[in-house]
Amino acid sequence: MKVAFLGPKATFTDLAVREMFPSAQSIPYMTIPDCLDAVMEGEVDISVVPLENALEGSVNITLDYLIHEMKLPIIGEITAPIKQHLLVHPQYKDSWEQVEVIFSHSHAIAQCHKFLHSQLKGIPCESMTSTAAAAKYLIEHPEVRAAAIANELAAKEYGLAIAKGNIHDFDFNHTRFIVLSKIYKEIPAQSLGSVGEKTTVMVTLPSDRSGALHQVLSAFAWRNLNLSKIESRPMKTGLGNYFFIIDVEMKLDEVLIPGAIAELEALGCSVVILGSYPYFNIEKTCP
Ligand SMILES: O=C(O)C(=O)C[C@]1(C(=O)O)C=C[C@@H](O)C=C1
Repeated sequence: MKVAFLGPKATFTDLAVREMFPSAQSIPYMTIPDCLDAVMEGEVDISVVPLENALEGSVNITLDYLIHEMKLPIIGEITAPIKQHLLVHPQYKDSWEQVEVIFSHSHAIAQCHKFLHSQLKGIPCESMTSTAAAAKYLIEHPEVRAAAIANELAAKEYGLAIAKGNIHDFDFNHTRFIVLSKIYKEIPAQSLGSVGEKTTVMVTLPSDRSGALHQVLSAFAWRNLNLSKIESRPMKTGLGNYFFIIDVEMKLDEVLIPGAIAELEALGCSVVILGSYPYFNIEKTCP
């Protein structure tokens, strides 16, 4: 089985894949859209991409690609703890406070704002395609006096020193990753026990109808369907046009969820099921 992940080696997505698919052949791709193309085009069987971080919110590029560019079913979700460290080339370990630039993934930079503001105030931060891409850049460019925000595995993989550990601003820093596949309907054998099941739907409201969102929510509420997430994203058709992504804490059944969907359609909403899948938690991701 081939699994695409946001690379290079030692990103947080790589760590999630190692936990979830320990015996798969994992293949790094440079960007999230590249990971999604790889599974669409059949280069890989499965793709794992980040969807949401507890401190920074949704990874919009993942959501937008799933909605606007390609229709790929979600077959699973994995939540992993995220520990960010400040890495430097070993030659700068004792002088890390003099770095001139900090590289990382934009989400990782955002997760460490308080640290950066208090300890490295005024030092520019530059966004890279992933945390591990930033770490790799450092070892390949020892002449640049730079730091990377990345994980412990990236420090080991690229031979960097950890100048400051655990620099994320809040202890509870977790990211949810989704598993996408055209060929598997369920997650192929893996060692983790699932925590629960959920169904994700995308709902577009009829335009200009008062109380539409209230009616959508009541279709779930009176059926006692628990919603664990509701988020709006622009439809990209005009200012003020949004759709909603809703997570229902239940596997797709034959009665309740189809009943709610039929009710929404009767209200003039359009509804697409993005997936009904198990979710998993990993407690520890760094060796
Ligand atoms: O850059 C990485 O290491 C990733 O796996 C991406 C990513 C993200 O997109 O949110 C994943 C987890 C962390 O929240 C930071 C970055």
